[in-house]
Amino acid sequence: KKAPPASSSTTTPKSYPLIGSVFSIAANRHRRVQWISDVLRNSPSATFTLRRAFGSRQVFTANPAVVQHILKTHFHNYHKGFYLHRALGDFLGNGIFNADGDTWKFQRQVSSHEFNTRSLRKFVETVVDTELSRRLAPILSSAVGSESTVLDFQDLLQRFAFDNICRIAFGYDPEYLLPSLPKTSFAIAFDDGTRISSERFNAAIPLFWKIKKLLNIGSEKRLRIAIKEVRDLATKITREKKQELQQKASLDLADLLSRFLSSGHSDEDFVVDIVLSFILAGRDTTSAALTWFFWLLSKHPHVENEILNEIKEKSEAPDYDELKDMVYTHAALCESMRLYPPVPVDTKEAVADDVLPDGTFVKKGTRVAYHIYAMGRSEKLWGPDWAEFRPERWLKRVNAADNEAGKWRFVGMDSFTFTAFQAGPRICLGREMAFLQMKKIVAGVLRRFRVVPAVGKGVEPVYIAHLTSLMQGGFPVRIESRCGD
Ligand code: HEM
Repeated sequence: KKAPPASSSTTTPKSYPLIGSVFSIAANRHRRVQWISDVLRNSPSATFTLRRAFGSRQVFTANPAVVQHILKTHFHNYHKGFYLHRALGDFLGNGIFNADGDTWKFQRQVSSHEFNTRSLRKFVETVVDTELSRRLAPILSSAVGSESTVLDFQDLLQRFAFDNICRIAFGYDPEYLLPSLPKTSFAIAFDDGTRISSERFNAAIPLFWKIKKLLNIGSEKRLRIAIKEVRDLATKITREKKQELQQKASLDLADLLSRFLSSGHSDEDFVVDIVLSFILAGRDTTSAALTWFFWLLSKHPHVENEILNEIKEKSEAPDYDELKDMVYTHAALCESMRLYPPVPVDTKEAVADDVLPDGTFVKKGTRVAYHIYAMGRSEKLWGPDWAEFRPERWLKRVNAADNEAGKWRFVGMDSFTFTAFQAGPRICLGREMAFLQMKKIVAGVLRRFRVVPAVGKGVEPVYIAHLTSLMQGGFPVRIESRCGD
């Protein structure tokens, strides 16, 4: 059978003098991620250069050799850079997400202690456990059996993650996941800050937002208000924490804010920058991953059953070690993030001229992005069944000679091919924490409840992305009890 002709939207976009591919960028602005992914699928080395207005260029890649080059072997040449700093700087300042060089290294070093085994154990067995048993489970319980109660599961997961990460970042509980589903102004302002900053970064013509900023109108006015709201609260908490630390005889470094304040950094703005970056990192990532995960489970009962079997082998409130041992669930989460990555695209900027392993020339100052979404959907990387949700591709049965014969063993994929958590020296710091939190939620929810999508038959949710991905319009579900199964 002849392959269908590639439509104009899947080939390298047309470019014109001065304005570059502005028309194609504008035409695909609502499906940016999917569009670039299609173009990459049709480019021979899985790398192509998008021409933006006024001579600006951006390289996209889904090629693991190129990813290894920018994230590891030539790490020194690929920074966060000017474009990202300009777009996110007003909101995030010099926090780890927006920092390079020594200030990045310092933040990475100090915060890495927050992710040691002792802290992670405490996090999952107390912070996550409490949020689950006292907040999420009661909300789900009260929706059981009611045909008329439709919950937005995405919203609940976002609220869960927001409470959790605020506790980790500055020991503060915003109480966002309450039965009344409050309109917490800090959370809403944080959302505005993230969304408008990311729109700046992806703008076809950045001049427009700069003019709006200058005139303090429209989205830029909203951004200014959101930033003030977020930073005012973070500064207030920082001051209180400072006082608390001064009064305490022994230091309990229970959160990142305490850690940084105790490391001798008392510059309020800088400490606030750090905390805000962490909230951004931990807020919408795990909730995005779980939203798509529960959607996929609803369509793949055999995977749900395998996970249930694994959960039933563990205690009712699985501890750190039991969670680590949930290999099938781990594989299913990886498989879900392969198809629906929480961060779909990640961009660096070249410090000096360079040539990528596939021969693409990169001029100093050019943005180079590895396309996580495209990589997860590449036939070259995952084989002809790439579109199937199949956790088993991450697993092997332990062979008969072993005393654990018949059990699953997780087989990881190299981090330049499965890039959901980035790779190299800046690989996600919260990776392990994220898996523990997600497995704890999966175990807690599935053991007691069935999450049933309340969408019409054949309706596929739409994947959209700001800095992190979202299910467009939320994830409406009904909740059924599993008791008696
Ligand atoms: C499923 C969940 C998660 C995914 C898929 C994920 C993915 C990523 C990705 C792609 C990056 C690179 C971003 C960039 O450099 O622009 C990153 C960085 C980072 N992540 Fe995560 N993340 C997750 C959860 C978390 C959590 C829960 C935390 C913290 C509690 C966290 C903390 C960080 C930090 C601090 C960085 C910056 C590391 C650095 O620049 O050195 N992440 N993550």
